[in-house]
Amino acid sequence: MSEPLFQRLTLIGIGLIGSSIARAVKARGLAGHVIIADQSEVSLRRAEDLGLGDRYCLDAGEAADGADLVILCTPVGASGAVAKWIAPSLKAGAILSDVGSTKAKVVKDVRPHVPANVHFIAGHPIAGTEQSGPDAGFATLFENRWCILTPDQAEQDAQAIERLSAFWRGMGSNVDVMDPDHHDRVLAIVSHLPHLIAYNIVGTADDLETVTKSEVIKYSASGFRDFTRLAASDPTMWRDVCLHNKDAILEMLGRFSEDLAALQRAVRWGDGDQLFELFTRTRGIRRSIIEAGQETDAPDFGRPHKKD
Ligand SMILES: NC(=O)C1=CN([C@@H]2O[C@H](COP(=O)(O)OP(=O)(O)OC[C@H]3O[C@@H](n4cnc5c(N)ncnc54)[C@H](O)[C@@H]3O)[C@@H](O)[C@H]2O)C=CC1
Ligand SMILES: O=C(O)C(=O)Cc1ccc(O)cc1
Repeated sequence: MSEPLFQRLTLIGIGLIGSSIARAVKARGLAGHVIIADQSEVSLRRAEDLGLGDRYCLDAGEAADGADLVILCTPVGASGAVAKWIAPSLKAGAILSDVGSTKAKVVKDVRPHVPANVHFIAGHPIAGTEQSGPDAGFATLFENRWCILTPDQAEQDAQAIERLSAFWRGMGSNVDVMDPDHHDRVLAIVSHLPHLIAYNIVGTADDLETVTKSEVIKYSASGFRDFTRLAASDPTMWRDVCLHNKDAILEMLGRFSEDLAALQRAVRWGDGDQLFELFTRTRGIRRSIIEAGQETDAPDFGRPHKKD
C-alpha cells in the first residue's frame, strides 16, 4: 500500500460534508489517522458509533493539535471563531482548509487567526444534498464533482495547494482554483439564489389563504416537489450563507427580480412570443448541461464535464 497523502487529518464538524470526507478518506486510504471534532456530543457519539474516525474530541483545539491537514466542516458563520480557537494548536507546515459554501467572508474571518507558518487554503466542494448530520454523508459524494479552491496567498502556498488538490482528486473530484469574490458571484446565481427561490415559493404556498395546506401536499406536481427538496435544506447553514454572501446575493436577486417583472408583464399582456422565446432559450441550457454530462434526468448538482 502506498503512503497516505496526509498522516493526520482533523475534521471539525461531522455533519453531511465532514462525514462524507471521513467516509471517502477511509474508503480510499487518503489519511493515516482521522481525528473528529464537533461541538455536539450527540453528533460526536454518532460519528463514533458509525466508526468514522480514529479519535473523537469535543475540543477542536485538542483535535487540531499535530494534524497535517485540518478541514473546517462547520456552518460558515462558525469558521472565524473555530479558527481562532484552534490557531495555537496548529503545527508548523500544516494545511488549514474549509468546505464552506461562501468564500470571501470565510477568508476574511479566518485569515487573521492563521499563524504565519500554516498554509490556509479555503475550499468548497460543489456537492451536497438537502440532508445534514453524520448519518447523511456517503463516501461517493465528491466523485465526479467539482471542488473549488480559493487561495488568497496562492504564490507562497503553491505546494500546499497542489497537496490539497491531490487530496480532493483522491476523493474523485475535479479541482478548480478561483478568486474568492468570483466564487461568491458564481455560486450566488447557481446555488444560493435557487435555494432562496425554493424557500420563498414553498413559504408562499404555505401562506396562501385560498389553497389549503393539504391541497398543496396532495396536488404538488414534480416541479413544486423539486423546490420542496431544496427548501428542506439546513436552516442554520443557509442563514449563514445569506449573511455571508449578502452583496453577491443581493446583486443576483436584483437582476432576477427585474427579469421576473418582465416575465410578469409578458403574462399580463399575453405576449406569447416573449414567453416562447425565453422558454426555448432555457430549454437549450438544460440540454447543454445534459450533453456536457453534468446532469441525468434525476435532480443533481455540479457534476463536472465528462472526460473524453
Ligand atoms: N450541505 C451541503 O449540501 C453542502 C454544504 N457545504 C458547506 O459545508 C459546511 C457544513 O455543512 P453540512 O455538513 O451540510 O452541515 P451539517 O449541519 O450537516 O454539519 C455541521 C456540523 O458542524 C457542527 N458545528 C457547528 N458549529 C460548530 C463549532 N463551532 N465547532 C464544532 N462543530 C460545530 C455541527 O454540530 C454539525 O455537526 C457548511 O459550511 C456548508 O456551507 C458545502 C457543500 C455542500
Ligand atoms: O442539494 C442540492 O441540490 C445542493 O445544491 C447541494 C449543495 C448545497 C450547498 C453547496 O454549497 C453545494 C451543494
